[in-house]
Amino acid sequence: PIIMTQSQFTHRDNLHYPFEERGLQFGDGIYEVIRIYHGTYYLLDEHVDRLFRSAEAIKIKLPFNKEEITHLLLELLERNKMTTDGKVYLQVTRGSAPRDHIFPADVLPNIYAYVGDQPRNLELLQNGVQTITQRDIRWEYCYIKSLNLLPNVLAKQAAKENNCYEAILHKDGLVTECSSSNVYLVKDGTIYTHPATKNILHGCVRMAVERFAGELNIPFIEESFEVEEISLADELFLSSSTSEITPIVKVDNLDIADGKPGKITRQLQEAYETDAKIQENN
Ligand SMILES: Cc1ncc(COP(=O)(O)O)c(CN[C@@H]2CONC2=O)c1O
Repeated sequence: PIIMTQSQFTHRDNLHYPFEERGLQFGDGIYEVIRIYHGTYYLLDEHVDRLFRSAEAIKIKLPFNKEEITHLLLELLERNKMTTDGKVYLQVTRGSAPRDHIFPADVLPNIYAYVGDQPRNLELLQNGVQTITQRDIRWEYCYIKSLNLLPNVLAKQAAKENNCYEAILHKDGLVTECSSSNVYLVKDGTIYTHPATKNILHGCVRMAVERFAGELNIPFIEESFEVEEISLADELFLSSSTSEITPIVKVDNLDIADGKPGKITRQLQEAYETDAKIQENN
């Protein structure tokens, strides 16, 4: 924590930094969480592409092009001598300026990125997780990976307080996604998930799941399902860069099918490990 000493309060011109930062004061920024396996990024291009889509959506002009940010991210791994499993948190805000809702003139965005360890959670991947359902109270533009995550935070905290891993969100009775992952229902050999509209984040792993389903000749239907249909599911699973493809075995304390991860979920997990070049034996 940064403590403002008495003197800093008295000298007004010191007040701007570091507190008057648009990400901190308005959530006026975007972010990406990029997975690393054995020191190598997974789905890096997809994350960089989305970063630019998010920036364009909130009118932040990024001070780099895709090649430049990709090079910087690769340099970040080298400088950290990253050889294990981890993740990079990358954040861009509209910058530091005296607090005012309108965009500050002539201010460059602030860019933050750091590497963190992120060992695979093999127990959860193997046995699945429990979830709750929660109303989706987020804004309309959930396809933007913005820093406005308070509704996501509150939903995930509610899950935690119910000894659950995630909260499955629903809007007007239709399941959208989870607080920090996409969600899928399997019925009669077909995968259903909310269409990539403004109402959900277009997950990078979600795109990979669609690709794997195609390769496995498993129908992948971008069609919303109702909360009530969850109890009739053969399988349920979620996906994100940190959760990979995680089976959901309980929702609101009710077992999904026999309460064990399903066959199609397992097939997708294997496809993910192959695609991400994950070798568990070393
Ligand atoms: C709301 C939401 N939906 C879906 C996803 C899945 O997107 P990816 O497949 O691109 O990861 C995320 C990722 N949330 C990141 C991943 O881990 N922590 C986060 O905040 C998310 O926050």
